[in-house]
Amino acid sequence: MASANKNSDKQVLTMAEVQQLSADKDKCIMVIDNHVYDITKFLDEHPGGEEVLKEQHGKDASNAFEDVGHSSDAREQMKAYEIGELHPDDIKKSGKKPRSVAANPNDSTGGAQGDTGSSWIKWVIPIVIAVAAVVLFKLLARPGTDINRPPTAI
Ligand code: HEM
Repeated sequence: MASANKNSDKQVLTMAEVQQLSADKDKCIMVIDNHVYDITKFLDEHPGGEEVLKEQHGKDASNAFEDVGHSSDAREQMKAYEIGELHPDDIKKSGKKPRSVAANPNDSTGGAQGDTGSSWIKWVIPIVIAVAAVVLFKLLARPGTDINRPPTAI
């Protein structure tokens, strides 16, 4: 825990460089969400055991990490072991962006490309609800249904 890397030490590493670093079998280095982690010192502490981590040595463990559904505590903890970010060329190959590569504030070419992925859901859901409401109303308002019958005098 004590030897956590500071942000200033972070480097941009290609996947090939990650694999070179991983030649040292005593270490445990992996990529998660386009960030490179050296979690050698965390092996003993990992609540999920060290074997699962060793299996990911030198690999992109993003899917394995997400599959477990790690808590926000775990995500906070892992920051201490980050040694760098994946090189943009390798990020393109995996089709993902690092969490911290946010829109450049000086870049006026349109910042929020990061969350366009599922933004259509935001407007499709209200439209589906509106269409369903109209269909339901039409069905209920059909001649012969109660809603259409004038109130009968007693
Ligand atoms: C730096 C990376 C990682 C950190 C800091 C981390 C941390 C943690 C923590 C704190 C937990 C306890 C449960 C929770 O709070 O979510 C946990 C559980 C676990 N982790 Fe990790 N983990 C890391 C990477 C991984 C990877 C790459 C894998 C899979 C290959 C993995 C597999 C598991 C498993 C199987 C459990 C046990 C889940 C359970 O018993 O319900 N972890 N991890």
